[in-house]
Amino acid sequence: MKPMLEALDLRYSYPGTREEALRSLTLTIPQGKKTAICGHNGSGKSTFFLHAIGIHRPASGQLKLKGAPLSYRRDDLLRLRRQIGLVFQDPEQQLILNTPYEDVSYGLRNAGLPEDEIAVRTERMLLSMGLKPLADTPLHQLSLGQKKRVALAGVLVLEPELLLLDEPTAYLDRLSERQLLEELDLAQEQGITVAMATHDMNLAYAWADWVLVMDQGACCMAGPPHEVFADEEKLRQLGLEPPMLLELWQALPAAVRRSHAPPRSIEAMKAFLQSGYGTADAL
Ligand SMILES: Nc1ncnc2c1ncn2[C@@H]1O[C@H](COP(=O)(O)OP(=O)(O)OP(=O)(O)O)[C@@H](O)[C@H]1O
Repeated sequence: MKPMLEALDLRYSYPGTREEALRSLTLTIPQGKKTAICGHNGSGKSTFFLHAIGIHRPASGQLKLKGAPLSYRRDDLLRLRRQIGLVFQDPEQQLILNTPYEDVSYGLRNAGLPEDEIAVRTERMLLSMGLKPLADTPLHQLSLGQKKRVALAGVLVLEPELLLLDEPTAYLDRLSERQLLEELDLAQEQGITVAMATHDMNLAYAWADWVLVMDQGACCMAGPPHEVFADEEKLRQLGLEPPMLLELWQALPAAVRRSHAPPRSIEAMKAFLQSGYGTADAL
């Protein structure tokens, strides 16, 4: 696996605090994959993201993007923020203008693109995110799910190589969550590396190709979802619930589970159960 972003032994404390928010954090986000960064409140996920885009600088340790150490020179930081897009947990922190159209075009204008190209790319992005009918609606009239989509559109339109999302599904209903995950899958298919921070183990298990678990500012587990989530004891020690689908799977007799990979969606589980235990992905 080729690394997209690496954190090597990062240490960081917020000004005026004695506790370390990152304690020797070492992790890799692999290129081209969908990575879930799991961990309970305060484990350091957002702090890591703010390091990734150079808003915070580690007291010690290093970040590398595609093998090259991050540089904190002004022009390098501007380039970095074109390569890495961060979608904040709270869209209010991200949306600064009055309408989806204005907000999505803002970053392109900031990047100095010509007005005709800004118009074409903004229109295309609003259309692909289903936001065209809301293009000129004042942002304060949008629902939270719609605002989250605008925030994502404003980042995707800049065509980042790495997309970081902080709790993207928090407060979304099932339909909005599904739409958002489809948009992320599409972004990944187009070659964007996607990483999301989440406390939702069910989501991480169903969605991710690669899972990192953070605790107290360090990364304590890393691997494909079926491996990480199979270590129930460690997850419970960390105060995390194993995914429900995997728990259901473990409750089936071993003879039934033998030679089948655990299903990663409710549909796959249903199909497996209804087929007389034959259609889950064979190992
Ligand atoms: N602005 C800040 N000033 C001081 N301490 C902070 C600040 N932001 C975060 N922290 C502390 O840093 C640690 C890591 O917080 P962080 O927000 O990175 O965790 P998180 O895993 O993203 O949590 P959540 O899941 O709640 O978003 C916590 O102990 C938190 O209290």
